Amino acid sequence: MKQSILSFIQKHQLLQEGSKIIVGVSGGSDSMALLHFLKDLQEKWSLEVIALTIDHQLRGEDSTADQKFVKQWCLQSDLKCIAHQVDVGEYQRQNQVSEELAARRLRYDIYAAEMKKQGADYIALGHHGDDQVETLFMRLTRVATSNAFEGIPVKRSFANGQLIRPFLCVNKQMILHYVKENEIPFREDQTNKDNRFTRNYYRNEIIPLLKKNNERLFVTAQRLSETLGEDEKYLAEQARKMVEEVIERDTNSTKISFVNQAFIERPHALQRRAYHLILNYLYDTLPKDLSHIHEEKFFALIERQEGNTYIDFPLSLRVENSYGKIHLYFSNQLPRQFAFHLPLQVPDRVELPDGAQITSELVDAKTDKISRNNIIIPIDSVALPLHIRTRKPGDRMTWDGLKGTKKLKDIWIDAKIPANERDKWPIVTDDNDKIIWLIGLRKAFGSNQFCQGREQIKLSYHKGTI
Ligand SMILES: Nc1ncnc2c1ncn2[C@@H]1O[C@H](COP(=O)(O)OP(=O)(O)OP(=O)(O)O)[C@@H](O)[C@H]1O
Repeated sequence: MKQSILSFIQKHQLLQEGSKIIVGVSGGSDSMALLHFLKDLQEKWSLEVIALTIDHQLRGEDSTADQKFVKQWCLQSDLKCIAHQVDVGEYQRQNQVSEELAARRLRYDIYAAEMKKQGADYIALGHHGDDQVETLFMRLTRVATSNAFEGIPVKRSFANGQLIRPFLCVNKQMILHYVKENEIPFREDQTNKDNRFTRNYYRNEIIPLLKKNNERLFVTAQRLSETLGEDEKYLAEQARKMVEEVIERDTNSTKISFVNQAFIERPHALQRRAYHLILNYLYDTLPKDLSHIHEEKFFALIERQEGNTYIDFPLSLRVENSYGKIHLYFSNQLPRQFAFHLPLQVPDRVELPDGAQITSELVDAKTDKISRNNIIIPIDSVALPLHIRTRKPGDRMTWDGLKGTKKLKDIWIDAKIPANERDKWPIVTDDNDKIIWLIGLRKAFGSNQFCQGREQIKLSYHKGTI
């Protein structure tokens, strides 16, 4: 066993000679074996080995006794031992998480803090090949993304150094043999037999059945984890490049847009990863109710090249397909961001938030050509002052020749205006909130209503430069 671990350490470059290494020790067979193994290597590799044991205070006297036992063994073995206690129950109450997750977070926080405090290069944990098998099979039944099968990593960056797991190349049986051979004492965690915990159920009921077919399942699982890990690393990098090439971000990073075609012409493997990268970018923390159904809806939506449709994701994240372009933005932030309401006197010059300007003046002769960007309003047909505002729910307007009124939303749809632009669109109303001009698209008054000698208001729209 010693030799296979040394080869594994070499293959993955897990340890440098002359380094400082903290070992997480629960008192169980795996971490006691790991501590013993590294202590044995100490002199030859000029290592400084430190044991770190954390009492989760979950099994009453038992867990306190585990810690005492580790401290005692370290004392006898001339090893430095750091002991901590954490209050898992209190953390659970404050953060509303499971006992397992609370214990893990607290443990890893201590690992990180001690790594920094001791100036250690590594934290080593006793996970082994059977843990890897269990993890892979547990994920197989629950997770539908391929990166889940990377399994438990052999090595990863952690705090100011690296987290390593040198025992992933051996199984429990080999560890128990090593422990016996070297007369290493250990404590048995009684909860390991309790099949109400999912991991224990897999360990005690499922995996033994699979092992009947392949005694060396732990080797297969470790290889699978490593090769999939390499594949995933490559694909993740390609997806990151794809995202950089395809998407546009707005300046304050709350909106992402891309052209459907540019996205869907990439391989599906990258599209799926790009989708997850985009969500990670937009959400501070991924919402719990985000599911594979959203993913399916997203991919159905981006296939459409026509029309203007959207789907809402959790926390008001809107995914909008607008005539061949996708926009992702938080719809609850839009009104605050874009809405405005400004009075317009006559004469006046008003600047809009996007830098566009509207001027108003009194005219009594047809001075220049009437275009999309100006309007003549008979003064006695409106209530003054005028207003310029963004849309409100249910806005409607009418014009010469139209029977009844038409929803502004339908005018925008007919003109193929993307929904997110409609929130910024300037609308001129009179003092009774009658819509006079949906700028650039519809006017309530036609130019034939101009009447020489009668007072008229001329409004002109000058596009912004922003
Ligand atoms: N209370 C603890 N204090 C410090 N490190 C811990 C503690 N509990 C677990 N670890 C570390 O995390 C590794 C994996 O823990 P896990 O609970 O999955 O396995 P375990 O069956 O408890 O392992 P062991 O046989 O060492 O007890 C352990 O081998 C050990 O390195």
